[in-house]
Amino acid sequence: MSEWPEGYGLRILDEVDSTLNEAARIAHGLSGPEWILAHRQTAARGRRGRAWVDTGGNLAATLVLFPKEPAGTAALRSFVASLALHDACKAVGGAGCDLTLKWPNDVLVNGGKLAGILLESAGQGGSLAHLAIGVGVNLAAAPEPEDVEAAAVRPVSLFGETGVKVAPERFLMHLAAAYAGHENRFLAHGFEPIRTLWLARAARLGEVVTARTVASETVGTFETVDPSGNLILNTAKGRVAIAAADVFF
Ligand SMILES: O=C(O)CCCC[C@@H]1SC[C@@H]2NC(=O)N[C@@H]21
Repeated sequence: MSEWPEGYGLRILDEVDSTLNEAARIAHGLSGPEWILAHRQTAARGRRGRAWVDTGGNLAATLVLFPKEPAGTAALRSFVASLALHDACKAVGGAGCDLTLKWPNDVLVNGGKLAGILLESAGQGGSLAHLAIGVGVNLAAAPEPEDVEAAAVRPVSLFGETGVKVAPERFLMHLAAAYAGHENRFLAHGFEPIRTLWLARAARLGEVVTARTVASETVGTFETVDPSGNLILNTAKGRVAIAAADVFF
């Protein structure tokens, strides 16, 4: 069993609107990194303004950090967090659990979406007052397919895919320990080792994917993730770097 990492605080709430909102409310009073776990969120949100369906029994948590790097570098922690999620899911789900990472930071199990990450921050002029990494993992149950976008990867749960039952607190022990390890790697050696580990776990690397934003759609072969975290696609018009999009397979 993983040990709680030194230097990280923890608060556990029965119910909150969103652990990301709670992070914004309490960040100014914190003196170091803090995990916030909620058993129920009444207004959980996902990427790109979508709602995040909170069915209960799942992990809903936010890590508040105080990065010293410029905002763009600090945001690479979405990859740090997705690696940590991958490790925690592997530790809990066992060897039969086929885990991959979908750019920018979803965790897939057996090809279905198990977990998502949403980064939010506060600060001015390119430096951050705090960074909040919101993490949702479908431990017990996944939303119904009709509750997510039609073309989205099908949502799955850890229990549904592996039969493993794990309480959010126990899962967070694994996640917090894994996160601390990858955070130390990121602080000591920068993004490169994180990028290498992430690519080794990437879904659909070398395959044709579609990256969609509200304004555009790019189809190309998923070549790599560059040192800035961009998705690199080889398209009919050449190599394209994409900073933000939804990827469809
Ligand atoms: O769209 C995604 O894939 C990201 C989902 C992030 C959900 C988590 S649950 C804990 C935290 N609080 C929120 O309101 N959202 C994040």
